[in-house]
Amino acid sequence: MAEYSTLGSVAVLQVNNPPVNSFSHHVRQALVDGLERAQRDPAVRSIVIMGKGRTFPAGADIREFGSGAAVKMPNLLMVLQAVDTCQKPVVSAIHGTALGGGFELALASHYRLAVPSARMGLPEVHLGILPGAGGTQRLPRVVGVKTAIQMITSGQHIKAQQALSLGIVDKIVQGDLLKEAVSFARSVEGRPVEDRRISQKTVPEADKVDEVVEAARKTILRKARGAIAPMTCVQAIQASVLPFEAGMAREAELMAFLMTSWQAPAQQYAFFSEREVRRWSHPRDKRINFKTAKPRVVKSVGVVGAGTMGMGITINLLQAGLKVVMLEVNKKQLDKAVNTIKKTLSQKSASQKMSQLTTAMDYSQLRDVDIVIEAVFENMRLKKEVFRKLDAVTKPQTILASNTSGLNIDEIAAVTKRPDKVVGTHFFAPANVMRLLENIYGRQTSPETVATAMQLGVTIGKVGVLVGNCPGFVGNRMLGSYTAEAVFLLEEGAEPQDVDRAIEEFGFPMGPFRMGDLSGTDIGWKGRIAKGLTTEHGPPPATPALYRRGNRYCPLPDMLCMKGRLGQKTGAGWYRYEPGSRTALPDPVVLQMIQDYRQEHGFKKRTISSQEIVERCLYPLINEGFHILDEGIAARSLDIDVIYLFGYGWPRHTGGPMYYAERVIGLEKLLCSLETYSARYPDHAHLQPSPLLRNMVAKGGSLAALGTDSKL
Ligand SMILES: CCCCCCCC/C=C\C/C=C/C(=O)SCCNC(=O)CCNC(=O)[C@H](O)C(C)(C)COP(=O)(O)OP(=O)(O)OC[C@H]1O[C@@H](n2cnc3c(N)ncnc32)[C@H](O)[C@@H]1OP(=O)(O)O
Repeated sequence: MAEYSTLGSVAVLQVNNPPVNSFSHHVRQALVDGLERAQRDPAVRSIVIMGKGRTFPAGADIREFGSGAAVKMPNLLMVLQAVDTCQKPVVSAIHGTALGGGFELALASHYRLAVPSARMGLPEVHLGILPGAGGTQRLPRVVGVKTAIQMITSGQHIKAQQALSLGIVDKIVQGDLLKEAVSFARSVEGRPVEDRRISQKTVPEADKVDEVVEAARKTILRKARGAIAPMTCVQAIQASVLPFEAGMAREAELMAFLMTSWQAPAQQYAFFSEREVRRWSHPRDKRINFKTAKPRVVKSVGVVGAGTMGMGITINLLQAGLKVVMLEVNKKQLDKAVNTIKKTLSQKSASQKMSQLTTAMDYSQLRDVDIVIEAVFENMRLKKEVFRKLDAVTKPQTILASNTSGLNIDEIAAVTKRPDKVVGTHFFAPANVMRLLENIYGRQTSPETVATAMQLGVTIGKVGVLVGNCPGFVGNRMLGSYTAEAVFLLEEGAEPQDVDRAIEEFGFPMGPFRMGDLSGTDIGWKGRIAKGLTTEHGPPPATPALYRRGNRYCPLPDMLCMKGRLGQKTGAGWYRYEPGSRTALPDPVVLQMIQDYRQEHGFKKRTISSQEIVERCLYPLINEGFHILDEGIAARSLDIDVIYLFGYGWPRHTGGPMYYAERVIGLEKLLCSLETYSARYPDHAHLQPSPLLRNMVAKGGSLAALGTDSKL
């Protein structure tokens, strides 16, 4: 609702709809009623609109989208029209975050005040829509088309000070916002409101709009990676040169197009899923859930290993204000890491944050920390050795976490006397940038340990997802099917750049081969050597070239590594790289290697369509997701989606792999395609449809209903 009160001649409308004061239907109704009341009352000479509690309205109520409630009268457009055309001056007084419809309300007001900490922006693009309550028409009239395009297509929030410099807010006020706003409102009483209406202004440099749009188009399309909202926002902004009503009509038309597209619900699902993962639970052990399990307080963290991961994790922890003891037995590596950490931390706070860092070469220095995150090389023997030492030196309550990307947490826990305090915390590189934290419970991990790992994720600004223990956990296990099929495609005729192009056109930032070169082709190779699938010199003795343990196997990635082509770091991998450049260039040497291989093993080269490449790579990945759900490794399909959205670059406008499977491809079609492909390639195990998928198609039912995410 919006609470109505008067302070002398000023009517104050305070939106009260926790947690973020979104414009649910009852709020819109209350605002329209309040404005009418203020207009009618001759004693009222000005109006202040603000938010109660933590924020100015943060936008439309996203939960109303798709239910029809968003368009129930009065809709947001009518509220803003009432504000704009009000005969008495309307002042928006902003604190917290004025976002989306909230910011549009402020733009429809005649004056805007903000506290210094306020932020504002139009993030609708992240929800697959556009600022459809006049945002695409009013903002360019204030800041110009170029800045409006930048703000609206990025969805970025700006700070009050920047809003002041851009002419968006009229004044930054210190102290009590209500008092300041009321005093400001009194000062403008009686002044004409006509020339304060942004809707009646014209766009600056209107004649250059087409030029500006043309200049922005290429970058926007590249960044959009298949999302339709960004360019549609631009089309709406382009219409701001028209008379206001005509521009609004164009905005409404484009908004309707986006609202009814398949991408908008996918992105709104992604928005809520990102928040829903905070309500985690173990699918079977009722003690392990966010409601009842209590975390331990973590003030200090030990990090073992100062390689790329250990360093990134340390930066992340320091940035969050935690004390860190970083242990590295190699002095040179330790010094190098400290230098990099210093450089990476922002200038402003570097010295304060660095004072929280202690370096160590001796395990005993970890004795007092609350949790240790092991980030040594991905090798079970080495990890066990580290955990034995940690178990011996740390206080009994210390939680021991492993940043393994797929090794068995139970096996690691078994070398300690505290398996209940062992947990997996799988960070993604670069660890100080990537938002995902995949937390893994073992058979004996206690509720308190799980809760502590999940809470640590919150403290350091991660999106934490809780999963069970299996080789590769959720993310890398699903990725295994994807990369396996990608190399099978090379056998049949595709070239690395064909596969990468198709996957990038689908919306991934990088295809599997460019990604392999970036992370290092030897990572997977060492893993396969450790598993005995290959050796540094080729297949293990008496092993057929194309099979391992009865499963089809493609040795091309091993052959690449045996040539010393370990990716960007060696200047050559699946592609070649000019010195100092990261641009992947197709390499005749690799293409010849693949061609020779095809010939040697009797593969006949054929042309493979982009559609087949996408289906062959992504459908097995999704299929693995069904196995994972079936086994209870992920509690809900949204957990898998969030892992892929935040850790693997899965395009957000498709909602994530499981959402995409169900709502975009359709489970029946997915099953049918997998059946077709598995009939063609009977020895590609990951193409065999999962029993859960078969069952769901046979019996009906939705993925959401499998877990607890049914409210989405
Ligand atoms: C066909 C033509 C139709 C024409 C008629 C329609 C006319 C015009 C219609 C629309 C135009 C305007 C559109 C919009 O405004 S879309 C919304 C734009 N706003 C946003 O995208 C903001 C989203 N929220 C955030 O970014 C953050 O929540 C935050 C910065 C506001 C606060 O962050 P934080 O403190 O970290 O809190 P949480 O993110 O955890 O959020 C808390 C809680 O609140 C829920 N929530 C947040 N925002 C919304 C919202 N806009 N609607 C509904 N619910 C929201 C969030 O889900 C959390 O819930 P919880 O998990 O249950 O705690």
